[in-house]
Amino acid sequence: MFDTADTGAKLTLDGVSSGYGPIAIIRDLSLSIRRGEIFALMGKNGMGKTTLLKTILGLVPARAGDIRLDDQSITGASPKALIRSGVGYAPQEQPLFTDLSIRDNLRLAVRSDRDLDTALDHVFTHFPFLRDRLAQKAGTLSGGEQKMLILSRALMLKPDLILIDEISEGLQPTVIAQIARALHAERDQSGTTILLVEQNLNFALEVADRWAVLKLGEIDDSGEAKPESRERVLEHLKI
Ligand SMILES: Nc1ncnc2c1ncn2[C@@H]1O[C@H](COP(=O)(O)OP(=O)(O)OP(=O)(O)O)[C@@H](O)[C@H]1O
Repeated sequence: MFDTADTGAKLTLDGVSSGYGPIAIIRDLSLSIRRGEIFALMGKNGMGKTTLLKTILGLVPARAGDIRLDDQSITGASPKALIRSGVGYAPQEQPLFTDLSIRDNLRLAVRSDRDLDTALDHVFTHFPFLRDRLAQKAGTLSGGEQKMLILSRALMLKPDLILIDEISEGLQPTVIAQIARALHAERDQSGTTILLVEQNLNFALEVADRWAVLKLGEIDDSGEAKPESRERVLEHLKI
């Protein structure tokens, strides 16, 4: 069982700013996530949560500040280099190839057929239903099954750090519970660090160790994830 006590920082953001064209979205943001920690980033719509994940991944360039993975600066690194360094990403936008089979969607995440078998065995431990459905077209899966496939694809290479964007959106409680179990198992068995962007407060507080609320590109509040934190976070999410 992985113990998060006394572990160093897996991901560090130091005064990071980013945006689109002339528009500043992330503003001088600093954040440190410990190795093996599950961290939930919350906030109202349009506050910059997805932009922050994309900035970490190099999909949106950082205009200022430093982003570090362990002790290595990854500021300006390409998404491809980050994936090679053990970073996984489950994006919010539908990233599946709907006309391809489940197997082919998962095959895209690995380099060779040999790697595929090992990686498949790994994701089947979390989502056993995929084993019998490999030939099925991804587009014919239910919404919840598609989300589990998206997460599986991000887990294929056993990343050390995984960034997950609103995985629980639109899902029924049983599927959300299955995803929560998978995330805990991944962290407990492999020490994976998980950064979740979430709108679902109950899921976020149940699955995470710590949370932060993003407001207009800055961290507005943060704390330990406990049932007592609910009201405090809710205040930030009110319209
Ligand atoms: N490619 C882009 N070009 C210009 N502006 C963008 C682009 N992508 C996002 N934005 C703007 O950046 C701001 C932050 O968007 P972002 O998607 O990061 O927020 P969010 O907190 O993830 O929101 P949500 O919870 O609704 O997904 C929004 O005002 C959005 O319109």
